[in-house]
Amino acid sequence: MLLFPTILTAALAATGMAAAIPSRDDTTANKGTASLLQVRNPSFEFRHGPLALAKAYQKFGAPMPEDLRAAIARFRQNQKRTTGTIATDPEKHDVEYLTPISVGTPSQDLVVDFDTGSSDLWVFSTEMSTSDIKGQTVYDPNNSSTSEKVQGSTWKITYGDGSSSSGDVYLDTVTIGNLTVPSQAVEAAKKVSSEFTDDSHNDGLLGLGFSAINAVEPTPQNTFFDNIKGSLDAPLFTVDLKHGTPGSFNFGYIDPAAYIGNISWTPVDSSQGYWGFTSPGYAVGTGAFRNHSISGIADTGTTLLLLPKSVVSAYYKEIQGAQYDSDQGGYIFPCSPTPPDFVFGVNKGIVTVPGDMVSYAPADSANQNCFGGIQTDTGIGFSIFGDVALKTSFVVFDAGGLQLGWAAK
Ligand SMILES: CNCc1ccc(Oc2cccnc2)o1
Repeated sequence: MLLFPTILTAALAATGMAAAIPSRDDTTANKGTASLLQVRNPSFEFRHGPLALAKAYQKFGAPMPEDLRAAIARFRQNQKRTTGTIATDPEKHDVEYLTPISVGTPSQDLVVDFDTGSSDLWVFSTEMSTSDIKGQTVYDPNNSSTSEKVQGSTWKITYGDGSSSSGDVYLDTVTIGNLTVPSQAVEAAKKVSSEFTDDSHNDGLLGLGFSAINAVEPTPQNTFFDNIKGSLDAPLFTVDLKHGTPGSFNFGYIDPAAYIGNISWTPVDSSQGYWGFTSPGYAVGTGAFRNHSISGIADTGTTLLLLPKSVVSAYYKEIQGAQYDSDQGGYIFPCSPTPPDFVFGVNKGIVTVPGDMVSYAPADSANQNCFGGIQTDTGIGFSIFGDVALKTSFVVFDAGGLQLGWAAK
């Protein structure tokens, strides 16, 4: 009676139950019969209903009904998962990192600032006054057969450094590496502040913050990451910025070759639309760790590491000759000797900003004093773990687990 148990097994398997065919010696009924003991199969992973049904049809070579075949095709299509990677290049002094994107059909290639501290993809465009353009590549929606104006929509943004931009909105295809969002909101600039005009290699920003703070009115738009994340192997991206050399943004996977040791995970507070987290404290050089909650955001679009005044003054107190220079609006210190490392906690782990990365840039022509890469977060309302902090680490921005992972590299 091989067929009987097999069919029943297949049917039960489809429901997540497995039938145990008892061995000869534990049948309870009379000779020649068998009682099937049903046990739940602990290793049975839930399978999509149509898939399980299709399995039974396939098992017996029965032709699959059209509706079932179509359901399987749709399911498999959605199962398609992908990953992506793109190189990102530092500008002088690592002031920002520029990353190539392609917009429109035929593709228009621009380089933009991937900014985890904001959530708008905006680009220099043909809608700007030429006096606001100094060397940037501009997006021309009229030169893209796939652009569609989002009628009535506009945007305006002011960033933490006081720079600003505004304009209107198109939907168009956007490709980063091998990842394409066919209908991505591309915010075309009509006006930009002088900081952007003077930032001649930067053609715009690509926000990697949470879409809740997208600035498009009346209908906020999704970020590129929010649009692509459902197609990724995992809903995450990783940031691997480096000092003075190309790094990378990876989408959908964690590259084990990109970091050393363990990843320290910490929960993200996305309530303000940022990748917010709280560091448990800090240390200066080889000094003792000081418990001191520091709440801030991981922000690739901010150059420096901006921390509470008490922490910053405790750090610079350890550097002979360090002082706050009101002319420059920040702490400066003798470029030599190398200042002490700055260490901050991430959950039970630590991140070390090497002393030679704390010296951000010469503060005077004689290169005697250096402008600090660590400055205060006064007036912002939270700390900003910008490029000075991020470039020391391999950082995972995990939207699935709503957590940040920091690892040494
Ligand atoms: C350098 N100023 C122009 C500029 C480049 C990137 C941004 O945008 C910012 C600034 C501060 C924080 N996050 C994003 O402004």
